[in-house]
Amino acid sequence: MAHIQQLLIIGCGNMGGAMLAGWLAAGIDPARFAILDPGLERAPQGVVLYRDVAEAEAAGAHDAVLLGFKPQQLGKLAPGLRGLTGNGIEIYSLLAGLTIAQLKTAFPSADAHIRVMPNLAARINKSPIILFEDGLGTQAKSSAFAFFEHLGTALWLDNEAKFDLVTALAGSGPGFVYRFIDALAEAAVNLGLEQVQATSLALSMVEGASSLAANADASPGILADRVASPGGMTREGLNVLDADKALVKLLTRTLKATADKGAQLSAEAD
Ligand SMILES: NC(=O)C1=CN([C@@H]2O[C@H](COP(=O)(O)OP(=O)(O)OC[C@H]3O[C@@H](n4cnc5c(N)ncnc54)[C@H](O)[C@@H]3O)[C@@H](O)[C@H]2O)C=CC1
Ligand SMILES: O=C(O)[C@@H]1CCC=N1
Repeated sequence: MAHIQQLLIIGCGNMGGAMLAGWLAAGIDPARFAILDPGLERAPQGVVLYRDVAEAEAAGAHDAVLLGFKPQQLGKLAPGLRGLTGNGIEIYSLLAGLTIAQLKTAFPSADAHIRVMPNLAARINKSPIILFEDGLGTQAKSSAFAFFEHLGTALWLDNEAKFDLVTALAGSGPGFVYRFIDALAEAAVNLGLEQVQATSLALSMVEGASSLAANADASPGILADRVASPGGMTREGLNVLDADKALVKLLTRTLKATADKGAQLSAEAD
């Protein structure tokens, strides 16, 4: 039987909503989705919205669940969700930091437990989707991969110990890129450009540069050198970023602080 015939999204806020929008934009039948989220006023057309657990249990229509609430809520919510997460159900979790072992403790009867790490670009089908599973058979694994691949580029991680680090890079990453764009614009304003022009130039520059890099025959490091014409302007700027590995050190600290918080969220959930 095909897998993920109906996905029940429990907690459909910023991230769950972006994924749902991405699947619908990819042409997947809205009837394959249902939402359980007391905070949501309406669902996209054709998607069922349950107000409470009892309504979702009565429908009993799903074969997979996507957990899209906050990691800090797992302990409190899990016991009430047991009727939705039993035998025959695959549990997909967006909960940053929370491990497969913790998901298995919270939902012991489910068929399979899968960690999923997307980012908000799922909305435009351009997110990396990192997956780590326990309990899926070969066929279910390839169905799951195809289902998440609609949202961008999926990959199976082979070592769960790396999950917090890939979360920092690929899940939190857009936050860092947006801060970079903002800082670039602010720097240009400090040096004399007008705010609107600085923001618009910073945004269009990053959009073009990242599209070019994504399709280039050379690594970003080599591309940076191609921008820096010998004896020209760009090298002077790169020298500032490269001095004493300033940017690499800053980003190493950034990713470490982010990944460490994943471990903390996990420890606090026990
Ligand atoms: N925002 C992002 O870019 C990313 C978030 N995540 C993960 O996604 C999850 C959600 O994060 P956000 O979407 O940012 O938060 P959010 O606050 O936008 O969404 C959480 C949703 O859960 C709902 N909710 C609260 N209590 C509920 C309950 N009892 N039953 C059902 N739904 C309930 C809220 O109404 C809300 O719509 C987190 O676990 C986070 O780690 C993962 C990757 C990226
Ligand atoms: O900030 C967070 O915890 C979530 C996980 C990755 C992106 N947002």
